[in-house]
Amino acid sequence: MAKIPWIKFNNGRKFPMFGLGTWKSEPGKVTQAVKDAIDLGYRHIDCAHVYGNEKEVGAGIAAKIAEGVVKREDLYITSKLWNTYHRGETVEPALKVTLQNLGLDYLDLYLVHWPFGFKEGDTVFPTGADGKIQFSDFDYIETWKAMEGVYKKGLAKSIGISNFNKEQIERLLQHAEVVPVTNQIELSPFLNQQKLAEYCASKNISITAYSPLGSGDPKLLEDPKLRDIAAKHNKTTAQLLIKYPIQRGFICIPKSVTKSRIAENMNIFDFEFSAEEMNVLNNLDQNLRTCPFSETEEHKYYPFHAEY
Ligand SMILES: NC(=O)C1=CN([C@@H]2O[C@H](COP(=O)(O)OP(=O)(O)OC[C@H]3O[C@@H](n4cnc5c(N)ncnc54)[C@H](OP(=O)(O)O)[C@@H]3O)[C@@H](O)[C@H]2O)C=CC1
Ligand SMILES: O=C1CO[C@H](CO)[C@@H](O)[C@@H]1O
Repeated sequence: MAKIPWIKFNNGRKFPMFGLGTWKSEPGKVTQAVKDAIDLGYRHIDCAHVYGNEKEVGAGIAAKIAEGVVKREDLYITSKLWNTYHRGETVEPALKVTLQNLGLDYLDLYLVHWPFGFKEGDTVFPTGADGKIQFSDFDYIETWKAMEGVYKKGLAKSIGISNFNKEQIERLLQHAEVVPVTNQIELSPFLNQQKLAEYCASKNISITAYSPLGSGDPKLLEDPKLRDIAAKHNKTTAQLLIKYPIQRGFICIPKSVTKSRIAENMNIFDFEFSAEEMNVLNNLDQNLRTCPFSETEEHKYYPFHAEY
C-alpha cells in the first residue's frame, strides 16, 4: 500500500497530505466510496455540512471501524462550518450537528468554509424574493473566536479557514489566539496561488488544495501539455494534477466516487517531477477559478476581488 506523506501543522499535530473530497458525492454512492477509499489506504476525508451527505460519509467510516479495518484515531476527518452559522453562539451547535451526522465525537480539523456569512436558519442557501442569496454581516473575527472555543474544548483537534485572502488572514491574525493550521483554497497549475501560498507559509499556515482536477471542468484533465508531462512518468493527467500540489508541500483532496479512480488518484507516490517540469507547470498559471462562487461576489467579505 502506498505510503501517504504527512504534514506537520503549526500546532504540532500531523495530518495526511492526501485525502478524499466529498462535494457532489451523491448520498447513494458516498458510503461505498468512503469504504473503498479506506480499504485502499485513504485515511483523510474532507467533508462539509453544505455537501448534504455527512450522514452517508459517516456510515462508511462507521462500517470500516466496525470491521476492524481502522480505528478512529487512524482517521483524519475534516468538516467545515457553513455560512449560515457565522454568529459566534451558533458555531458549537453547528459543529455538534456535523459530529452527529458523521457519527463522531470529535473532528480532526474544522474549517470556516468562507469568510462571509449568510442569513441564519436551516436553509443553506437562503434566497430572497429577488432570487439572490441573503447575506449576514457577522465579522469572521467573531466566528473565529467561537472556533477557538470548540478547539479548546477538544471538539476539533485543529481549526482552520478556507477561501480567505491575504488581507483577511492578516486581519484574523491580529485578533487570533489560535493560528489557523491551514487555508483550504482552489489550486492547480492553472491557478497556482503562488503569492497566497508564500504569504501563508510566512505565517506557518499550510495550504490545502481543493478542486485539484478542475471540479469537472475539462480544461484541466484534457490539457495536452499536462497530458504530455504526465505520460513521461507513465501517469494520467489526474495523477499529475494531484501530485503537483503535494510536491509543492501542500495537502490535496481529490474527489471521486468511482473505485478505479479512487485507486488511481492515490497512485502518485512513486514518482517526482523534475525541477524543470515543476517550472513548466508553475508557468501555466492563468487564474482559472472553477469555484468562484460568483453569487456571493457582492458580499463585503467576498475574497476573490483582491489579487490574492
Ligand atoms: N473549501 C471549499 O470551498 C471547497 C472544497 N472542496 C473540496 O475539495 C474536493 C475536491 O474538489 P472537487 O471540486 O470535488 O473537484 P475535483 O477537482 O476533485 O474533481 C472531481 C471530479 O473529477 C472526477 N475524477 C476524479 N478522479 C478522476 C480521475 N482519476 N480521472 C478522471 N476524472 C476523475 C470526479 O468524478 P467521479 O466522482 O464521478 O469519479 C469528479 O467529477 C471536494 O470534493 C471538496 O471536498 C471543493 C470545492 C470548494
Ligand atoms: O466547498 C464548496 C462546494 O460547495 C459549496 C456550494 O455548493 C461551495 O460554496 C463550497 O466552496
